[in-house]
Amino acid sequence: MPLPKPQDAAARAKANATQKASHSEMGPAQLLSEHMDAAGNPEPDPSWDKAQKASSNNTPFPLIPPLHISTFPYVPNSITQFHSLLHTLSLIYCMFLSLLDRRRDAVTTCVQLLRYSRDMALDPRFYHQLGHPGPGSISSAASSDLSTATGITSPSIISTSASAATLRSTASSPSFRAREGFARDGMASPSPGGNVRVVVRVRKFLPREIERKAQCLISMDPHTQMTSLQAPKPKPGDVGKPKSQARGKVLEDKSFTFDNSFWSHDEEDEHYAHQEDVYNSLGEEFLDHNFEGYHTCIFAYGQTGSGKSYTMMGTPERPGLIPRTCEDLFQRIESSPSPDISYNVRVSYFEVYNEHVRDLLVPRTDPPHYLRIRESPSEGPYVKDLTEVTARNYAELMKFMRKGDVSRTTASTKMNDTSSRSHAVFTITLKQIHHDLSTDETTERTARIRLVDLAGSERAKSTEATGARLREGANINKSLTTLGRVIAALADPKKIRGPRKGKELVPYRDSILTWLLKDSLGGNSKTAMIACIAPADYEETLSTLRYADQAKNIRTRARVNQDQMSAAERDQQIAEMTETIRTLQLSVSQAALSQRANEASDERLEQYQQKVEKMQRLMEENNMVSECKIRQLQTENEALRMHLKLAVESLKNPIPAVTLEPRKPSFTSVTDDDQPPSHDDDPEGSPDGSPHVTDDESDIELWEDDETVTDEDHEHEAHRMQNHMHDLLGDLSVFKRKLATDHERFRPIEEPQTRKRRALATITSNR
Ligand SMILES: Nc1ncnc2c1ncn2[C@@H]1O[C@H](COP(=O)(O)OP(=O)(O)OP(=O)(O)O)[C@@H](O)[C@H]1O
Repeated sequence: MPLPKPQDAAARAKANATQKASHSEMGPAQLLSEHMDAAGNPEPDPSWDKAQKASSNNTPFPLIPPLHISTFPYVPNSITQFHSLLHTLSLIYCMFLSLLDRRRDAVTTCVQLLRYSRDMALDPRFYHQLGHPGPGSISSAASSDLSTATGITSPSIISTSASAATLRSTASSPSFRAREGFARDGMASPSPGGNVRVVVRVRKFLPREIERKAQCLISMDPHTQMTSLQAPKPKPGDVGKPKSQARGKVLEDKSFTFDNSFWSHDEEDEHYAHQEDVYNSLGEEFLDHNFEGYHTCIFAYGQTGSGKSYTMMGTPERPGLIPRTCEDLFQRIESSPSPDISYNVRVSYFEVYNEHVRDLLVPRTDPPHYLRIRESPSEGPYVKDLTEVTARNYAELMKFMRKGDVSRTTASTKMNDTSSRSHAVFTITLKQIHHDLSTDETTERTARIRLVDLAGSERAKSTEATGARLREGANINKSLTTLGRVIAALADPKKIRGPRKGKELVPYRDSILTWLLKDSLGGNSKTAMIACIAPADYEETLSTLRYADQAKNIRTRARVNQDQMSAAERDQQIAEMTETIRTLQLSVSQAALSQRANEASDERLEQYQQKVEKMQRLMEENNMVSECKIRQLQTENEALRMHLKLAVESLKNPIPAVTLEPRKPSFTSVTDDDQPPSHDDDPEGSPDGSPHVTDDESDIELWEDDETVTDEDHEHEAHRMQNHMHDLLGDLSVFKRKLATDHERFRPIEEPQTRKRRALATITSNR
């Protein structure tokens, strides 16, 4: 049975709330009297004292007393009255200072007075005191537009988001603290070296443990924050043996003291540590550090199924440390009273799976896209090309967190239905930019909030993993073993530096996880470890508690990450940036010009190519026509050659003239001769009206004609044909010449065509 805890966070929260409530329930008169001394004079305001001290140290903060409503002789009952009062006051003050010839101071002070009036007018506590609903809804609309455009959130004009209010938090107004930090001396607080904060949380029994009637081996003392681990009862087989020798191993009770021991085993117990309690005692303080400008890291460590993801992420109904930090962060930003500070929140989320880094804010790819790790001299190891997005409000931040969660590699094992198979690192970068009007100085603070949900150590025997699960488990164990060695080395100051000067003995580089967490584990960071333990696993729990106990000795060297810039430096930086932008613009426009020129020449080249193609087609067509003509001419030429040859041969060997004997008329002919045929006897006659000629008659005529063809006629005919041939050969040579000219003209355009035409010319010349 656990012992009661003295510092019950819930009780503290309750006390705070009661105090706040009692204050808000006071009437104006009560508030007034609260700030009066016995004589009825206004009590000195401690915050004003602080401001006075700050002003004497030449701080950037206002030199005028804060105008608390209760310090006035009467309480205005409307905003208009309050505004007019402040305006009148500022004017009087301005006139007074002008009289003293301090015009510049007067203007500055008036500006600050008016800003105070605006701050107070926008401060919900002020409206609460006046019983007025306040202008939240109006300003939020305007501010969301502004912040959407810039990604920078100016708190004084942003109303608290409704979703944020759903989670309980006892966070005090950290923006005031942050402002004090800025105000202290214009610089952040000195950087205290600090030990890693170690807390332990034990979870409740899971159904499988209830089923096997597991025994709770953990007890916690809330007074001393001690966690005790009892040795398990001996198994039936071990009865008779001493308790310490059960199963052949030395099992004994162990006790460790931590910064906090969270008892989350039995919800009925009055000391049960809820998610809220864990956040209130750890997360809230770490967020304070972030607003002060420190890098922080909280990581959950423990065996598989011990409650790491539950503590870090939680469930929608019971949000864990990460969503609560996100919620509180924006609540603080949105309720920050100073208009001089602008905030910028960026987020990244990655996992280390099987010794590879994967961006969780980009969709999964197949094959997976792994990122590389680089190291910068100022920032240490970092993930190259990791997505980092700006979150303008709590809802956006949660959207990114859920997106990454969905993308994270989980699987079901025997020990945990949704076992994380990777180490997940959720990083928020908070930038605060404070501009002081009076000194015209800009101060920039950057804090990195690293929230790490490690994969759990596991025994293959317990998880009964095989295949991919087994390989994952081996990689998880390997990186956790390296983490253990890093913790051991860091916890032992002698080991941090080796015998040889400067030689680092901390094995950060032995795993991706420790390499990436180098700064958080032993460098510029305030770090906390949440050791999650299961209530019934002696060996695993003992190992976790030993690691945690060792981690207590690690000292980190956290420092405020702040840059201060005077107006002159800022102007110089702006001038340099302007010059860089100008150079970049110039090179961009030159690149655009050359790109345009390239495009134009590409276009011209394309047109030229089109022209060439067109000409090629034309040439091919012409070739085809020419070939056709040549073939025709060749045929004709051949025919003429043959004709000529025959004609010449016939001239050379003329056929001797044949003397024809007049044929004797036949019997029938004689009778017919005597009586020439009458045309009248043939009534039909020939169609053209010519007289009928008998075969015998035509024969006689033919032979008579042959007799009339003389040698002279043959000569004449041969001459005529020779002339015709000459003409044809003349035409052929003209055509050849024309082809040759074409060939010369088109030779440079297309080589294959040239070759074709050359072949063609050869053919024609051969002919
Ligand atoms: N404090 C708690 N209260 C109630 N339930 C819890 C608590 N801690 C853990 N659980 C439950 O225990 C189970 C295992 O927890 P969780 O998944 O967080 O383990 P884990 O350490 O992240 O495991 P792994 O390393 O395998 O990812 C879950 O069902 C979770 O809801």
